[in-house]
Amino acid sequence: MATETIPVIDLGPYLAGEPGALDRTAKELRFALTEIGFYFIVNHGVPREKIQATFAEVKRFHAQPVEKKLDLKIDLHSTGYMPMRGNTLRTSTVQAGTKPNLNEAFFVKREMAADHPDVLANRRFRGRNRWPDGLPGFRETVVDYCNTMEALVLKMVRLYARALDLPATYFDAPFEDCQYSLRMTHYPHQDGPVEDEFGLAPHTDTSFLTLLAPNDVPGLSIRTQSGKWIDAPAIPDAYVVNGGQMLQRWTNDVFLATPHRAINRSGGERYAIPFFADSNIDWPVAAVPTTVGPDNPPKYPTTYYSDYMVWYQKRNYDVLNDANRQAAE
Ligand SMILES: O=C(O)CCC(=O)C(=O)O
Ligand SMILES: [Fe+2]
Repeated sequence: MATETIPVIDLGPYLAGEPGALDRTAKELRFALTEIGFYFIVNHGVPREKIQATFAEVKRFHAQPVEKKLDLKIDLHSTGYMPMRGNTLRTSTVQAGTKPNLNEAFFVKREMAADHPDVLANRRFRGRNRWPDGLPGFRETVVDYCNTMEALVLKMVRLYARALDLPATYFDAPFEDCQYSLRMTHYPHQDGPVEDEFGLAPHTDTSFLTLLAPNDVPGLSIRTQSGKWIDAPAIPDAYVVNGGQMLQRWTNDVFLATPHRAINRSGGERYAIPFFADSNIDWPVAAVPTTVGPDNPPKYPTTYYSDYMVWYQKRNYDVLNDANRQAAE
């Protein structure tokens, strides 16, 4: 039977370049991603102050009046502000017909120069971030956090390569100018018995990997392979990491995309800052060679990030659908 415990992986030795650590750590990673689809990382090298500073800015952002936040309403690039109850997870294979999610979130992607060809072409998911005015320091802190996360992802993909019995540098090229999104979420406290109203309804992520910063306020639960929901324990300074639908496509379902959900019953506010990382927007995502064979044909057609996200968002983002409708009118 698969494990019911989220493993803790110590990245210290690998990040320090200790001999043998890459393969040793990759083995632990393979266990985590085949057995439960979630793991913690400790000694990841991200300074606690950077995480705290980012949480503080997210809190400051959401403390603004809603009209101010709506000035930055989420656009077709999926950057900007998504108001409370702005989405329902209709693609969820986990739970059907849930109420809209009780959270509000602000999304940014990689900072793009005004004269970047993708920006000039108004290429979807390659737009410029919109930033709040009147919050000095917000942008610098958030951009710095994204840069730190990206650097960590680039180190971690070598572990993914080895965990799949591939050369360590296998994912280096696909993750050049990788596509990412930082979601800065506010969950108000929820009282009472919750039937089908969640802070964030059961879902799997779309990402290759998601890095969820250590959170002082609990609220995340995951569904193990046995179908049981377990609360993610709070481990000081540990990131929670999981795989999503793109990881399943890359690995022909060898690695899991585990359902999870969030409910804030803490009595106070809860914030979360998941960083969703994917390969380069142009990379054809197909099962890596070690996950296919004569008895193991690819389960998915080659997938492109943009096509996939367009489909996904049409299904899930009510606000965006309003924007779509308006654009179409
Ligand atoms: O709030 C959390 O802890 C989890 C957030 C999450 O799963 C998501 O944003 O996809
Ligand atoms: Fe998630």
